[in-house]
Amino acid sequence: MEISKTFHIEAAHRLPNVPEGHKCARLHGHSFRVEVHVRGPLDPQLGWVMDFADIKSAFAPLFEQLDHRYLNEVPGLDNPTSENLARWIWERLQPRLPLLARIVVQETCTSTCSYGGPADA
Ligand SMILES: Nc1nc2c(c(=O)[nH]1)N=C([C@H](O)[C@H](O)COP(=O)(O)OP(=O)(O)OP(=O)(O)O)CN2
Ligand SMILES: [Zn+2]
Repeated sequence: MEISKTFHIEAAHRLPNVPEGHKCARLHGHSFRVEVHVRGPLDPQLGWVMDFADIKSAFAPLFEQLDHRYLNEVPGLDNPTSENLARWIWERLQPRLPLLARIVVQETCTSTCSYGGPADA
């Protein structure tokens, strides 16, 4: 069974490698929506895959590094596209959350990246 927890991150970025004149080369901000998906067996006694609060605790150090930040200054995020942000989150979260199944980064209402780990690269 799969569950997910959603986080809202306010952050600024610019994309340094886009072609000249691309609007995303300019500094701008987003209200990022990040979904952390966890997949595993249902515990018959507790009636859950894992406590939503434990997903929140695992994500908290990453939230602190991302929220209200200029993402380009975060180590490992010099080109903070949705794709790179999803992978950055996965690499740091998976060791603490072995049941991690997917990271979804929604940059705008209409633009989303969904990443299921290295096999999904
Ligand atoms: N594959 C990707 N393409 C783009 C990314 C990205 O991370 N991955 N990022 C951007 C920019 O950050 C931009 O801020 C968001 O792009 P876009 O969806 O084009 O934004 P709009 O709000 O202008 O979208 P509309 O739906 O056209 O209004 C660009 N591309
Ligand atoms: Zn952007």
